[in-house]
Amino acid sequence: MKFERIFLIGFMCSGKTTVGRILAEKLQWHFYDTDEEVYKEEGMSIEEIFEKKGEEYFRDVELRVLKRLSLEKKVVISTGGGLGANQQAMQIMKEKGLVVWLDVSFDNFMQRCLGNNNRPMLRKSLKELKALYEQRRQKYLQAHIQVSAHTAPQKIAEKIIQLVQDGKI
Ligand SMILES: Nc1ncnc2c1ncn2[C@@H]1O[C@H](COP(=O)(O)OP(=O)(O)O)[C@@H](O)[C@H]1O
Ligand SMILES: O=C(O)C1=C[C@@H](OP(=O)(O)O)[C@@H](O)[C@H](O)C1
Ligand SMILES: [Mg+2]
Repeated sequence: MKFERIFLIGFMCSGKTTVGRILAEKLQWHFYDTDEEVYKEEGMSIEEIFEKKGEEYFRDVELRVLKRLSLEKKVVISTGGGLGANQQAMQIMKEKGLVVWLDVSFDNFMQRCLGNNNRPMLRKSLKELKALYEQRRQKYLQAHIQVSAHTAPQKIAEKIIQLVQDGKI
């Protein structure tokens, strides 16, 4: 494996957290989720952070967390959906490792995320979410590889390993 780190990016509910954990297990690498680290650092759920400190504060913390995790080796890092859309974060991830975009359709995102209460961004209207989805896709496109999020998480993890091992990237 020529990479020391794999970053998973993509829209909410594309499966970054689920696939990242499986991928790390398969590679016997350490697994981190930026949201989990933010929670540990702040001692507050993401919902609470948005409510009490605001979105901008959350964005600062998640970027700081990403910078810290990017110094570790043999790690799979699942990011929150906003990080792949942040230019500074994208630059760091591309420099430090392999950036994999889990590409989920808007309909699948809706189905998977429906009824979820711990994602404050889901309070937006359907129109706003569609606009955010389209806007972020343009940023996610900068990833090294794009993988469909529409098969089973195990298969997605295997696909990523296969792509790397085949030397396609
Ligand atoms: N490949 C998949 N197929 C079907 N459901 C999935 C898949 N990946 C994740 N999910 C489901 O979608 C929801 C969001 O997954 P999660 O890993 O938290 O996504 P993310 O971290 O990208 O927001 C969870 O309920 C999870 O079980
Ligand atoms: O897309 C976003 O702006 C967010 C995505 C969430 O992570 P997931 O992408 O893992 O759901 C979490 O970081 C926060 O609720 C904000
Ligand atoms: Mg997640």
